[in-house]
Amino acid sequence: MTAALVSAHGLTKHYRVAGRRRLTAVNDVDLEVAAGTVRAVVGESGCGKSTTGRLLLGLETPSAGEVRFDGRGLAERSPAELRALRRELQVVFQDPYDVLNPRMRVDTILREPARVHGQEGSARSVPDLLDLVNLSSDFAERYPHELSGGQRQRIAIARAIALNPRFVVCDEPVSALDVSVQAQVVNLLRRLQDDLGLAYLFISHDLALVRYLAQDTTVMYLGRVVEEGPTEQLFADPRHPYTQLLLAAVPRVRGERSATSREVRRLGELPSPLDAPPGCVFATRCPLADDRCRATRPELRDVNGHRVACHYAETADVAA
Ligand SMILES: Nc1ncnc2c1ncn2[C@@H]1O[C@H](COP(=O)(O)OP(=O)(O)OP(=O)(O)O)[C@@H](O)[C@H]1O
Repeated sequence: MTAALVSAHGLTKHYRVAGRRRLTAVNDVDLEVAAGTVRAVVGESGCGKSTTGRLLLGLETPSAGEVRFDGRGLAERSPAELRALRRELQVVFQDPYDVLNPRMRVDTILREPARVHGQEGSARSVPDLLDLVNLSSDFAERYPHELSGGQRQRIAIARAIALNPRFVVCDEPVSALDVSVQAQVVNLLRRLQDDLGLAYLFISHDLALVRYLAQDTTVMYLGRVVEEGPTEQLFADPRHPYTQLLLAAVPRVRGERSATSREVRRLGELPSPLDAPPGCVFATRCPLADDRCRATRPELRDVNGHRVACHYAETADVAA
């Protein structure tokens, strides 16, 4: 067993929303990312993936539970320690336009993290960074609007690795890109992960991608973990009805996106996180749900080599 680089324990995040109601975006989540490995987080839009990512990065404070890095809680660290830790924790978002200042040349963009952290001496050089993301050195002179979507995402990735981080949250890093360049950027992320020994939390709707990149996978639904384990195991033998339906929706033809979640959507609307069902969170849409599921929430437990939160995990088979 590799020691966890980043871990969450009982991680919970509430937001106050209109009418002073409490929305629970992330609910009692446990997860670990081992050093140098990739953990995917999958699930429909709104199930709490991005909030989990922000909590792990310390960009938001948990309402309950904690995040540890190198075995030490973020909350136990002094402001100076947290500032130093920021260098180790980076993020790549879906839309690089949001993070690349349009008035800065690539050269300035790539030097920015070192300047902000006072790390000019130890950061990777601009030519080195461009080389790592397979762009020639003349890209240093360009502005973001002079780049294609794929090139912009390469620059955002280069910026994320400028200070030699150990953990990168990749939040839907290729879903805004043309299908034709997605594979190149995914291969780049995979190569960097391998060459630089990075650990990723890889947030994605694309299960084919997850299977290619991630050693471990966490399936979330309405803020909770419903299934979790080694990716190969979980994909070969999904035990939660929700995971079974998600996997049944994986496009069978490369590049075909329209099938995504068709099976799941057929089940009707995702309930609002403002009124999550009292028993199993998936009960309102699950073909197997009965009174027990509606009344009693199933805990995560070991089933066939991974962890599943379903009363009927041993026999569930809804996607056949
Ligand atoms: N700052 C906030 N204030 C209020 N509600 C929020 C806030 N951030 C997230 N939420 C809500 O929390 C829930 C989880 O959102 P989150 O963005 O984490 O989901 P997600 O799975 O990443 O979805 P997506 O794939 O659409 O980004 C959603 O219902 C969302 O509306």
